[in-house]
Amino acid sequence: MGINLSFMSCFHKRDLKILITGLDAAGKTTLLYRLHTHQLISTIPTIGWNVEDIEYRSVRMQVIETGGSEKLRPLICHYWPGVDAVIFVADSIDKDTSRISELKAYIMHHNDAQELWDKPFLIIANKQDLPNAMSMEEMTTRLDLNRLQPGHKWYIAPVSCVTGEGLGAAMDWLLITLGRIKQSETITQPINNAFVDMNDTFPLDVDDKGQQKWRYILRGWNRLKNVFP
Ligand SMILES: Nc1nc2c(ncn2[C@@H]2O[C@H](COP(=O)(O)OP(=O)(O)OP(=O)(O)O)[C@@H](O)[C@H]2O)c(=O)[nH]1
Ligand SMILES: [Mg+2]
Repeated sequence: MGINLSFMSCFHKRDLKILITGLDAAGKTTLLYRLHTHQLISTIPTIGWNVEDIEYRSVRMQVIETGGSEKLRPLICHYWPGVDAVIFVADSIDKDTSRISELKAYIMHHNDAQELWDKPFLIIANKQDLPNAMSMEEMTTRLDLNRLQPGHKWYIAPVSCVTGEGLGAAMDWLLITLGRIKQSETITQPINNAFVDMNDTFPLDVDDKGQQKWRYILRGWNRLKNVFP
């Protein structure tokens, strides 16, 4: 019986599958690799997707991040099956009306998807380190977030993926909402410094070709692992 119970708990504690998406240049890849490496990396526009295994507060997640270019966005529905939650990365300084409309339509497209009807939506209001970043109130109104279906629990979090500030609180909301951690744990066990510390970052203009090359090799390896688990 004991063996059976622990066998069942393997299923209960299965890894989460999280989808990170949004428009181009919002900071999705920066977010994925900050969660994965706890560091700021230099990025190039994503062609296709990136996938990494991430552990946060002892919860293991497979995190898939998709390129946000206009050409790639129609493919997003292929990533929906089996997803436990969606993280939208929004650029808080991109105030252009047509870009806001594009993002709103993109979020509403997910809102209407059968596969996602009861999944939590975390909206990361990214680039809050920059002056003139929109407030949560302005973004909520302009993105019409109050129109999301009642099935979706949602939260908009002020974050800087450059400094890591706000990221811990945003991830805590997601894991509490998914029932993987308790609110009390977030108080008694403070988050890893990597999510709030500015010292583990390097300047954005550093173009470390060597590091980039290794990242591609690792990325290729991770994709292979995904195809042949
Ligand atoms: N100031 C600031 N810049 C950021 C932040 N997050 C990302 N960036 C920068 O925004 C740019 C785009 O970041 P990416 O992570 O490549 O964006 P993406 O959403 O993956 O873009 P695509 O792959 O084209 O869909 C890069 O220059 C990042 O360094 C942030 O919190 N603050
Ligand atoms: Mg990217």
